[in-house]
Amino acid sequence: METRFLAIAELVEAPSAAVVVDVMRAFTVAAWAFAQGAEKIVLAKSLDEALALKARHPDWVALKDGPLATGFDTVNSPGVLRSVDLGGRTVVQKTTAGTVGALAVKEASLVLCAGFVVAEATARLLRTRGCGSVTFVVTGDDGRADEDLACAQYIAQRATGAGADAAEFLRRAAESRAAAELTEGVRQGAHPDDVALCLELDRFPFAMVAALEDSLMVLRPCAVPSLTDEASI
Ligand SMILES: O=C(O)[C@H](CS(=O)(=O)O)OP(=O)(O)O
Ligand SMILES: [Mg+2]
Repeated sequence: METRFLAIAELVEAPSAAVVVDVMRAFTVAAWAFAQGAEKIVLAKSLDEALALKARHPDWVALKDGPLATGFDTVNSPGVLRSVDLGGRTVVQKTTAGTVGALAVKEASLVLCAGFVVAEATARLLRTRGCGSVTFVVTGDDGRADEDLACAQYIAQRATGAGADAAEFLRRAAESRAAAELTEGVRQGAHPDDVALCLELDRFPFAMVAALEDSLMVLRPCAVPSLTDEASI
């Protein structure tokens, strides 16, 4: 498997397979939304689109990063989301980096959204799909966010069958600027447990696949074969 690591601005053509990584916090939040029962997540292009979708579908749950704002139901925080019952609900998510990254590769044949909480399931899905070439989109800080790069490199190593010791990758994420900003309260709409929740390796057994549905980019959880099943594929 050939792997490359690009910032959003470096994406010039649609990759065949893309893994969009946002550890802090968009795709940790997305995974928690599914764990709390959400059926799907619509990745909105803009705050206006998120609000328009919410107006059209009042039962949908709209969230954005930063502080809670008028018209939105909640914030981009795993610590907040983990105590919200989202059974059967549709979530609309708009964030600064993660959702933008996923929309930038919407034409790719396979789009996975990932963080450490779904790392192994994501790597396993890449392996079982037999992807020859995978583009990892490092969403944060114009591609320099070390929590996203570390997670992307870890998933890439797991996907290519190379044994990878997670500890060093998690240490880099724990020492990233995003982690410091969340801990110090620079980033708003945060819960004290957010950093710890973003660093929970393989908290969930599913991967997350995004695809266009009626012109909207929709993220859904995807069960992946267990290690035993994989051995017999
Ligand atoms: O909510 C987040 O952590 C960030 C927003 S910001 O960098 O704090 O402005 O958004 P994300 O797209 O989840 O990285
Ligand atoms: Mg981020």
